[in-house]
This record gives sequence, C-alpha cells and structure tokens, in this order.
Amino acid sequence: MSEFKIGPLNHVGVAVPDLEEACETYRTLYGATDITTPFDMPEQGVKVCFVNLPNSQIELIEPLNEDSPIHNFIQKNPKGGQHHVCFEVDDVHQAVEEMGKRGATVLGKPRIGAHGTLIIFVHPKNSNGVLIELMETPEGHH
Ligand SMILES: CC[C@@H](C(=O)O)C(=O)SCCNC(=O)CCNC(=O)[C@H](O)C(C)(C)COP(=O)(O)OP(=O)(O)OC[C@H]1O[C@@H](n2cnc3c(N)ncnc32)[C@H](O)[C@@H]1OP(=O)(O)O
Ligand SMILES: [Co+2]
Repeated sequence: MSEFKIGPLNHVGVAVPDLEEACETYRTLYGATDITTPFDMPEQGVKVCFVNLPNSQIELIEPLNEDSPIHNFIQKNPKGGQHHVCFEVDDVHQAVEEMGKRGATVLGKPRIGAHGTLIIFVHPKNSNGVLIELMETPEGHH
C-alpha cells in the first residue's frame, strides 16, 4: 500500500435550509465573530460561507436549487444537519487512485472547491455513514 494518508481536518460541512439564519445562530448563540460573506458556487450547487475558528472552519452550505447534491439531504433533514468532514491531502489525483485501490467509492471527478483547490468526495457507506471530502492543501497551509 502506498504512503497516502489524510492530513489536517480542514472543515466540517453543515447543511442548512437558510444560510443567513444559520450565521446568525453562530453569532448570537456561540459568539462567533469571524464569519465570511456568503457566495454562490453554482458548479457545486450550493451557497456557502465559513465560520472561522482558531483551529478549523465550519462550512455552512445551503442548496441553490433542486439539482443540488444536498437537496435530498435537506429534504430528509429539514432543519439541517452535519453533512461532511473535510481532510487536507497533498494530491487529490493520488487520493482518487488510492481510494479506488482501497475499495472506496469516489463520487464524481476532482473539481475546484470553495478554497480554490481540488476536492473529491468519498461515499458515506465507506466511512461509518460519514461523507468525507478530501481537498488539496491550500497555499500557505503547509
Ligand atoms: C462548498 C463547496 C465544497 C467545498 O469546497 O467544501 C463542498 O463541500 S460542496 C458539498 C456538497 N457537495 C457534495 O456533497 C458532493 C458529494 N455528495 C454527493 O454526491 C451526494 O450528496 C451523495 C453523498 C451521493 C448523496 O446524495 P443523495 O442525493 O442524498 O443520495 P441518496 O438520497 O440516494 O442517499 C444515499 C444514501 O446516503 C445517505 N446520505 C446522503 N447524504 C449523506 C451525508 N451527507 N452524510 C451521510 N449519509 C448521507 C442517504 O441518507 C442514503 O442512505 P440510505 O438511505 O441508508 O441508503
Ligand atoms: Co466542504
């Protein structure tokens, strides 16, 4: 088996029905002060913003439309819920190859994520029901 391994936790994805309302909860209930301005990622089917924490980020995602990969999740969990966990990796293409060799199901092809680097997703059936995102480490994180 190759030396491939996951690196630091980058973010925890939380799917929400209303992004503004969710930001307000993190501000008023938990006192979060560093929350980024929401923006649309049509190619990922989500509107996204980040609650910046000293050691990580909460990624709040709202479906943009019914074609969104998180549309069904919100249908099943109308109040929202913890959606995915994201680990940094050195090389996403190596990750795809290794996931295949190790018998996991990679969902779709590598694409650019919200941090501007390549990402992939591994099906929740492979990791105790948790959807895993693997993202290439952004510049400056090394
Ligand atoms: C902001 C951009 C980017 C970043 O840079 O960080 C992102 O994070 S984008 C995040 C959104 N994008 C994705 O999630 C892409 C990958 N996801 C998918 O392809 C799909 O969501 C999915 C995982 C294939 C599920 O699709 P869905 O339409 O919900 O399929 P099913 O309804 O058939 O569900 C199958 C099965 O899986 C369970 N499920 C679904 N979502 C999750 C989840 N997030 N965590 C755990 N389990 C999940 C679902 O309940 C079904 O289970 P069973 O009923 O037991 O079969
Ligand atoms: Co994510």
